[in-house]
Amino acid sequence: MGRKFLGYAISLYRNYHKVRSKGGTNVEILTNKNINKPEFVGEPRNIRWSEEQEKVLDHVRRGHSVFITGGAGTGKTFLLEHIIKMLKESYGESRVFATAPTHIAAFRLGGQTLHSFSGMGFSNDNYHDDLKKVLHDEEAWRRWRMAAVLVIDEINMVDWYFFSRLQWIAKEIRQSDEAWGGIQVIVSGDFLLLPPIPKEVLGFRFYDFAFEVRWDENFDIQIELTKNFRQSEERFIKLLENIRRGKMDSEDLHLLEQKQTASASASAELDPSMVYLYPRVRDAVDMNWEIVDSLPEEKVEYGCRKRGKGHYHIKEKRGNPKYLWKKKPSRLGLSDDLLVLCKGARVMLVETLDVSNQLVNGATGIVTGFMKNDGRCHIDELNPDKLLPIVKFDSSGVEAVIQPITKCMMHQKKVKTLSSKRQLPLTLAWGRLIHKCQGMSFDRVHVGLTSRVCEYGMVYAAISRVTTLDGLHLSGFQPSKVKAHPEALDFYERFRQHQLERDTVVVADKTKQMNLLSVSTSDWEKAIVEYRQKVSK
Ligand SMILES: Nc1ncnc2c1ncn2[C@@H]1O[C@H](COP(=O)(O)OP(=O)(O)OP(=O)(O)O)[C@@H](O)[C@H]1O
Repeated sequence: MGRKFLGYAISLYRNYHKVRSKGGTNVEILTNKNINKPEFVGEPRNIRWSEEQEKVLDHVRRGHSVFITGGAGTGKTFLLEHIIKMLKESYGESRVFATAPTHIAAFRLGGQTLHSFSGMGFSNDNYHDDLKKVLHDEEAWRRWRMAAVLVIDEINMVDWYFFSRLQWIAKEIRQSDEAWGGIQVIVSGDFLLLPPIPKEVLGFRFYDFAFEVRWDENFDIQIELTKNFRQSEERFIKLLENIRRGKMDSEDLHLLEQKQTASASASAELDPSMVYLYPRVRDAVDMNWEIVDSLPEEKVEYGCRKRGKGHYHIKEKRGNPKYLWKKKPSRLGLSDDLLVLCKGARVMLVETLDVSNQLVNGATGIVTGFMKNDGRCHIDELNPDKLLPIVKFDSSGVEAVIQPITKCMMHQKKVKTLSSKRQLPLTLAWGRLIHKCQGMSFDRVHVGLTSRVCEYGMVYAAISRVTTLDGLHLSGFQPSKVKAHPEALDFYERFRQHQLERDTVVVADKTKQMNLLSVSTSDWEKAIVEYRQKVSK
C-alpha cells in the first residue's frame, strides 16, 4: 500500500513539474505573427507627461526611491512602464525587477509577482524562516543581490506584514542597514482603491495597509498624481473623485440613480460585448452561465478529472448552475468542475502557459473554434468528442489551441491528502470579479452591486474602469456601498499636509552611490554557511 502510494506520489510530482516547467506542453500557438504589443505595454508615442509625472521621472533618474500615488487613471502604471524601460537601459535588464501582488498587474509591467520575486512564497512564516527559504533558493538570493531597482505596483493590495518582511530580507541578504539594503524602490498604488485581503481575529476583521509602519523611511520622495488620463468628462471625473473619498453630493447621487434607472429599462437582453463586474465570484459565474446559454452556437462541454483521496474519476453532469455552485469548490482546482464553451465565448486563462506569447494567468480572449485532438494530449476524459478549444487572445493577438493541464497538491507530511485535478485552464470571462480588474480600462461596463458584499474602495475600483459615462451601466447601487477606509483617508490627509515640506526638501543625487553586489555561487554558499553559524550561536 505504502509503495503504491509512493509510486503515485512520484508520478504526480513528475507530472506537476512537467506542467510547471514546460509551458509549451499544454498550449499550441497557431498564429503569432501579428503579435501586437498589448495596448498597455505599447511604446509611448507623442506622450506629454503631466508636470507631476515629469517630477517623478526626474527623481527616478537621480536614483531616488519614490512612492507614486494618485486616483485611478492618473497614469501610475503607464509611468511605471516607462520608468522600467528607462532604468533597464541604464542598469541592464537583469538588475531591474518589476513586480506586483497579482499576476495580471505584474504581466502589465512585464515582470513577476512580488511573492515569486521574493522567494518567500505565500506562507505567513516568521522573518527567520523567510530568510532560510530565500537562502535555500539560489535564484531568489541572486535576485535580491542583483537588484539595483525594485518596482512594486498596486501596493494597496500588499499587507503590512509581508511588506515589512520584504524590507527586512533585503537588508539581511544585502548585509546593509540602508532602507531596502540600498535598492532603489519605486512603489506605486492608491490606498483608496481595493485594500489588502482583510485578516480576521476573534471574528473581528481588520486591514493592515503597507503604510502602517515606518512608511516614510522607505522613500526619498512621495508624489501624488492628480491629472486623470482615463476619463475626460469633467462631470465623471468629479464623481470619481468624490467616490474615491467615500462621499457623494446630491448631484453625484442623482447621476448614479439615473444610470441605474436607464440600465434597468434598457433591453433585458444580455450583451456579450459588455464586461460585467461583480464583487462576488458567484455572481460572475452565474452571469457567465446565462450568457453562454443565450448564445445560439453549439456548446462544447468540458469536465475535469480528479484524483486523490476520496475522489476518483468524478465527472460532473451539466445541471443547474446554482446547484453546481452549492458544491464546495475543490481546494486545488483551477476553476469550476464543468466548463461550457462555444464559438464566440469570452474566456480567461487561469494559469500562466507561455510568458513569451503573453499567455499568462488573467489573459482574456475569444473562442474562435475547436480542433479535434490528434493524440497530442489526453482530452478524452474531459471531452468525449476529443475537441480542443482555439482561443484568440485580446492583448497579444495570439491564436492558440488550449490543452488540459494537471494541477497537483502534495502535502509532504500528510501524504494522504495528495490529490490532483486535470482540466482546461480556462474560465468564461463576461462576468468578472472587481478584484481582478484593477488596473484595466473598458469601454462598456455593467457594474452589478446587488449582493451585500461590498469592500472598501470597491464601487470606486469598479466604476473607474470605464472610460465614459455613456459606457457605464449599473445595478444594485446604494449610496451606503460607497466606502473609503478611514485609515486610508487619514493617510492621504497626512500625505497632503506633508506635501509642502516634501517639496522643499532637497535630496542628494544617489545615482553614483549605487552599490552593485557580487552574485557568484560561492558567495551564495558562503551566505548559507554564515547564516547557519549565526543561527546555531
Ligand atoms: N502622460 C500620458 N499621456 C497620455 N496618456 C496617458 C498618460 N499617462 C497615462 N495615460 C493613459 O491613461 C490611462 C490610464 O493610465 P494607467 O492605467 O497607468 O492609470 P493608473 O493610475 O495606473 O490607473 P489604476 O489605478 O486604475 O490602475 C491609460 O490608457 C494610459 O495610456
